[in-house]
Amino acid sequence: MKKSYSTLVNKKDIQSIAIGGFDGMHIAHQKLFENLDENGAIVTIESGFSNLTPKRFRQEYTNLPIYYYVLDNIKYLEGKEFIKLIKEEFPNLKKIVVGFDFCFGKNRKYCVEDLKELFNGEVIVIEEIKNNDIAIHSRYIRDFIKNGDIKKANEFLGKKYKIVGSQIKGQGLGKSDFVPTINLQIEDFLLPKEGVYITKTKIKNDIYNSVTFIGNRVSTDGSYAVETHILKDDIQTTYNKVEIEFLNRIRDNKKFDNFKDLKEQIILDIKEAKEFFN
Ligand SMILES: Cc1cc2nc3c(=O)[nH]c(=O)nc-3n(C[C@H](O)[C@H](O)[C@H](O)COP(=O)(O)O)c2cc1C
Ligand SMILES: Nc1ncnc2c1ncn2[C@@H]1O[C@H](COP(=O)(O)OP(=O)(O)O)[C@@H](O)[C@H]1O
Repeated sequence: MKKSYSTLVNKKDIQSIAIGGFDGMHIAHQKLFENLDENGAIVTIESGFSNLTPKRFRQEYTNLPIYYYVLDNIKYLEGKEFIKLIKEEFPNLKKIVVGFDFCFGKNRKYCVEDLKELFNGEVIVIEEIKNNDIAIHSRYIRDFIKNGDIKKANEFLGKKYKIVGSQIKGQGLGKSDFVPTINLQIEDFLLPKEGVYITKTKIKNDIYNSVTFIGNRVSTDGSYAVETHILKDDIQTTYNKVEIEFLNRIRDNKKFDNFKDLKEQIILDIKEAKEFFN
């Protein structure tokens, strides 16, 4: 992960900013960033609900410094007060880039026209960016992920959807009765719909092809699990940080009456994943 270097850049050097929530750092967000110059920065207004790219992962998706502001602290500001704050923070600001639907301040009553009026610099307003006639917004991407439509989510994100977690102890059944898996504890990230996915798993600097199961282990202990099986290597050690990148969905979660049938299905899932990678 790239270091968050917003603290290393002097705010006095910033001449252009893009403002928004930026959960997802998706295609439309990136289009906004393209309108910033080399002294540009991203101003993120944190609502506390970002679960596509939680705050600590956001810097991975841009070379520009990111500055975070808490929505609760600024949402009561009148338009003039908001601009005053921005000007105080970035005294040499010349340009603000926002999307067509950007609104701010008390009751979100100030929008792009007010911004143009209140800010004595350039305001660039980006028209709605779409993918095949569907607008690109974080909320739609969340819906795709919740419905297991990983391909659509990735298309709108402009990258593979990724979750990051740490390894936890499983039931101890995988290795003996099925296939070995890395069980994961995931915090902050939105989890895709229950089911089996073709994934890539990154551990330290190695990236492995994998299949990942998400859901209640209805055929064994019934508990909720996120577990990934590396297709090639039998990974033995415990890792603090494991990244799962989602590529495609294989099937729904299913209850099997016996371990033999579940194992047969897992072997089929692995075969399908291997074919995908070949
Ligand atoms: C590719 C794959 C597919 C799976 N599919 C299902 C499933 O459809 N239903 C289910 O109850 N458990 C499923 N599981 C989870 C297994 O029940 C789980 O791996 C097993 O209980 C071992 O758990 P452990 O790693 O905690 O020991 C799947 C696991 C893998 C790796
Ligand atoms: N599809 C889009 N087209 C143009 N601008 C957008 C689009 N989506 C978001 N923006 C702009 O990007 C910034 C961040 O918006 P945000 O509300 O965080 O995105 P989203 O709508 O995806 O949740 C705002 O200035 C917003 O107006």
